[in-house]
Amino acid sequence: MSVTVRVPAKVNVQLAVGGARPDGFHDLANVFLAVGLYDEVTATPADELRITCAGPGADQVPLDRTNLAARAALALAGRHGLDAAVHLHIAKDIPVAGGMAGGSADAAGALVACDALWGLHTSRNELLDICAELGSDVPFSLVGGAALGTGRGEQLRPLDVGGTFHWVFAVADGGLSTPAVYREFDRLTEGTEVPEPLASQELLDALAKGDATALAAALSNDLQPAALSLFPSLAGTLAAGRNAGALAGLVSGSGPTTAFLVRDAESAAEVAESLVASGTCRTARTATSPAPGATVVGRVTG
Ligand SMILES: C[C@](O)(CO)[C@H](O)COP(=O)(O)OP(=O)(O)OC[C@H]1O[C@@H](n2ccc(N)nc2=O)[C@H](O)[C@@H]1O
Ligand SMILES: Nc1ncnc2c1ncn2[C@@H]1O[C@H](COP(=O)(O)OP(=O)(O)OP(=O)(O)O)[C@@H](O)[C@H]1O
Repeated sequence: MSVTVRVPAKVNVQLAVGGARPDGFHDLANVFLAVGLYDEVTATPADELRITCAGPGADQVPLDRTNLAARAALALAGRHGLDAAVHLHIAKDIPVAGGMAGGSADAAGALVACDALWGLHTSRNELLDICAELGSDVPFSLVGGAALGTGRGEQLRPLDVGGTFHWVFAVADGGLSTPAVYREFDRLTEGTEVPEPLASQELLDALAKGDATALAAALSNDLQPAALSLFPSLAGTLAAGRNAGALAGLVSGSGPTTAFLVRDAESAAEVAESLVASGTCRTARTATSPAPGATVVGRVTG
């Protein structure tokens, strides 16, 4: 028996960041949108917990118990007094360390796959609690679609999306560490009054209407200056995407992937080609949103 779960990447169409909290995290108004780039996690019974990973960037993914998918399986097994005797295979397509929540996707995928494999029928709320313990982005990887994340991003309110949005993602050469980007945000804002993070009503309306032009005008990421400070060549990538005809571009989450909102599929193909030709990124991917959250896509019995 094995179970395969497909989980989407995310882009933050708004990431409003407040000041550092006593626990080191930052309060956010984090508008998540799931995009149709997916990792797949397959869970198969095994003698002991084992992780394998294939696909672009797989060599940068840890295969020990620090892997977020392994931590998810251990957390679920622990709650039910089980041994996490499972082989988790990750088919990676989400850029690693790219600010698109690839590790979080694998954690949500492993949870759903192990829950089905072990026949646990864990409630949605309990799964969301485990997700929040694993990381701030993990609950959204479970639910997908679009949502406003508050607190450290783990408290979700689903959002309406009234149409399909087209994106191009420029994948950078190298990664950025999320804690390092938040530290750089703290350094850059030191001595200033950081306002309370609030979701933009214009942005929520644009999402609800499926209005790409209005969404393009409202995109914002408070971590962008920090990501640009640590990875200055991203300014060139942003300029190349905008010159190629994108409606708007921004750093995805903590970066270094940059996301470009475009008019339609044809424009996406053109902008992706121009970005690659500009030499300002390693590769470019096109995708649409919204996308569903963690979903069982295969079950093999026997
Ligand atoms: C940048 C985003 O991807 C936007 O969605 C997230 O805020 C990061 O989410 P994540 O990778 O799941 O982050 P976590 O694993 O929860 O935390 C990693 C580290 O990022 C920083 N962190 C994360 C979330 C948050 N609201 N404030 C923070 O300061 C902290 O230094 C934390 O130790
Ligand atoms: N299953 C996993 N897939 C990818 N990276 C993982 C995984 N488990 C642990 N990691 C570690 O986490 C680091 C961040 O990887 P990830 O791809 O999740 O970054 P990210 O997309 O920038 O995350 P986020 O957008 O949630 O901040 C990697 O460098 C890797 O060492």
